[in-house]
Amino acid sequence: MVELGIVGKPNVGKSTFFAAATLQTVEIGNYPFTTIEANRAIGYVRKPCPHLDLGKQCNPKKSLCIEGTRYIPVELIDVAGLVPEAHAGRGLGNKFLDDLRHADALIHIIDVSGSTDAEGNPVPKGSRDPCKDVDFLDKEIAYWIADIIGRGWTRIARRLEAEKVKIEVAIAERLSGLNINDKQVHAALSHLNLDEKPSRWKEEDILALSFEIRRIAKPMVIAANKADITDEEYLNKFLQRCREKGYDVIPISADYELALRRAAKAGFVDYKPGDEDFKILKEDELSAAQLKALEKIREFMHKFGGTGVQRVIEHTVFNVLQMIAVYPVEDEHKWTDKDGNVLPDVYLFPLGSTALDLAYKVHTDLGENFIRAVDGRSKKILGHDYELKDGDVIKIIARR
Ligand SMILES: Nc1nc2c(ncn2[C@@H]2O[C@H](COP(=O)(O)OP(=O)(O)OP(=O)(O)O)[C@@H](O)[C@H]2O)c(=O)[nH]1
Repeated sequence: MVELGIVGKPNVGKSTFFAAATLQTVEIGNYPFTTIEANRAIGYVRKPCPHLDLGKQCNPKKSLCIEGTRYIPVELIDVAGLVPEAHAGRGLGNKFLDDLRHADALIHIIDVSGSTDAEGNPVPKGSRDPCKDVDFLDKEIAYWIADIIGRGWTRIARRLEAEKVKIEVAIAERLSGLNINDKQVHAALSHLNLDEKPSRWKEEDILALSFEIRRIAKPMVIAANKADITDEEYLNKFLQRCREKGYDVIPISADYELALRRAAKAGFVDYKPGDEDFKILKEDELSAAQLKALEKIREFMHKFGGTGVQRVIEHTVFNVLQMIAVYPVEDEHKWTDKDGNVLPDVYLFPLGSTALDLAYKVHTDLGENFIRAVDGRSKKILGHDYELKDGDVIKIIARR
């Protein structure tokens, strides 16, 4: 499953975001669609369900379909314990490292209203420049990576040169605890112009490489939280500065999303995560203050096209990680499994994955004994190297 790390300094709204994104407003069969552990829970991303093309209702097993929209689970990890200078031993512990290792990407929650200082203590609104918080996380992780790569570097690099070991392989090995591979290190190296002899790299070279590795291996999206209490001009300036620095940034209100999901769960409003608006269902059971609060939320949603929480998750999965949704079936005509369930499964894959990758994901046996695949729409035969497309319905044929 795709795993997203929710990070940020204390008091910016991490827990609120996490609670909002993983609070389910609908029952989801027997699948544990809720909290897995204290800091891990399931959220989801949406796609139009292919059952619309088939004209027959689907029976999803580990995802959900509401009115033609498929909700595909992704795992969210609430990563706590980040404070400035954490890499120097003040905060980043094994727990953080473990969470970071699992994360395919990071959602960095920022208090854009500027009402929390560097350590997360409350300060008057607007007195903390939120841009500083963006840089701080980037630096913390890069310094952490640089520390791992740089330990005893010159001696190790000389040995690698003598033994003609590929540098990206050696660095990836050092970073295997963070689940960073040689392809990612290679990509980072290709963006920099470092001395061809790694033994001549200076501390700043290793740091530059570490920033690049973080950008590639642990991409980060900025969630500009508390946008609901932020002055518009201040917010726009922040968004612009982030974008100038090359960050993806989305304004959100985790508070509003949580309020709406709770109201939906209690049956007061008709709201599905990601909707740009909601409908009040039991107006006479709500107080004047509650109705006023809902109208404030609606105003925000009209301005920003929703609360932003679902958008930030989907942007991370679909645009940054470039994931596509693929539906394996056993019957390419009826799009069913062996029990007759229509489109029961859906998997997220990085763009560029192949039919063989799908086979292995369904079952190792299917991968090892792969013969060919069949496109459920065109019924065309596909080879092992067929590049999967978003929304593909695929049957895998394997030796028995
Ligand atoms: N106005 C506003 N307040 C928010 C929003 N999200 C969170 N808050 C408030 O910010 C405070 C901190 O929120 P938390 O979710 O506890 O923050 P956290 O980052 O998890 O904090 P730690 O648990 O200390 O790491 C709470 O008072 C929230 O109600 C938001 O979108 N808008």
